[in-house]
Amino acid sequence: MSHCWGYGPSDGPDKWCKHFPIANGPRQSPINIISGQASYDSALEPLKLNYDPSNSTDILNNGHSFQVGFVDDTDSSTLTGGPITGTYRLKQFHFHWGASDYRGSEHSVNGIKFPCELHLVHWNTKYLSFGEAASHPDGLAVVGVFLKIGAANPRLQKVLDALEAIKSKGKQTTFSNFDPKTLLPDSLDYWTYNGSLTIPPLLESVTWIVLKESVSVSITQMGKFRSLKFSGDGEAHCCMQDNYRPTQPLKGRKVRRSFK
Ligand SMILES: NS(=O)(=O)c1ccc(C(=O)N2CCN(Cc3ccccc3)C2)cc1
Ligand SMILES: [Zn+2]
Repeated sequence: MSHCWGYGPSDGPDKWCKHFPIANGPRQSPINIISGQASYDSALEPLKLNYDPSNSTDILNNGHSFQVGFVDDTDSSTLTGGPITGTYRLKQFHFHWGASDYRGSEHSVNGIKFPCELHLVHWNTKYLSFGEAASHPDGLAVVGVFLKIGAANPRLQKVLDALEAIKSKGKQTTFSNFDPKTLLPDSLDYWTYNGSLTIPPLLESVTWIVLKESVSVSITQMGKFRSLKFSGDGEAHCCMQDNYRPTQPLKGRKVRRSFK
């Protein structure tokens, strides 16, 4: 799993433009969401998330986060409604988090960062695969969920317990029968805007759907995220933390909200 990019001083987000010039493009993510400037759009539909737990396959430390993968060869785990048209299939979910509880999310709200952010990645079935969809402006849809320090979240525990087996880069283990819908808050109210992948190749193909309501995570549970390594076995230990991209310029984009 080789990457020419990372989150360190020599290969971090401010260096990504060297290999990925789109880093300075017109629709980059994440952004700071200024709630007072997000306009209510009554045409925005409710989100419809229909996931089949039997589609979850594995959990992988990919060297920049960890992700839970899903079988995406049928329409059994999909996102429809919301700001998107058509059907998008769930490919994976992953997180971004900080070294401290005061940073770690990719999006921020009125300048406020959260300690962690969950991303559920979906691709548009009008294209043949994630890879093809990722190169089209309407190819991907990512649902973002903020995690806020509070009571321990029992719904995170199965994911966090699995991290013991994937501490270092490249480690992977089976992860079956998991419904990511259990990770979502009660309200599916959202902000939405046109953006990009927040990791290289930073493709500008993502419809972002950021939920207004957060879910809880305890300080102890945050410690589990930070127990992962960016590094592989036999490499100098490098704790996996601060794996978030700073917010990017809006460049005239509008942020809409689904709620009054
Ligand atoms: N933080 S985020 O939500 O923006 C996000 C992060 C990672 C991914 C993801 O699954 N990949 C990013 C690129 N990668 C490799 C790839 C594959 C095909 C084409 C192009 C590139 C896969 C999607 C969304
Ligand atoms: Zn992400």
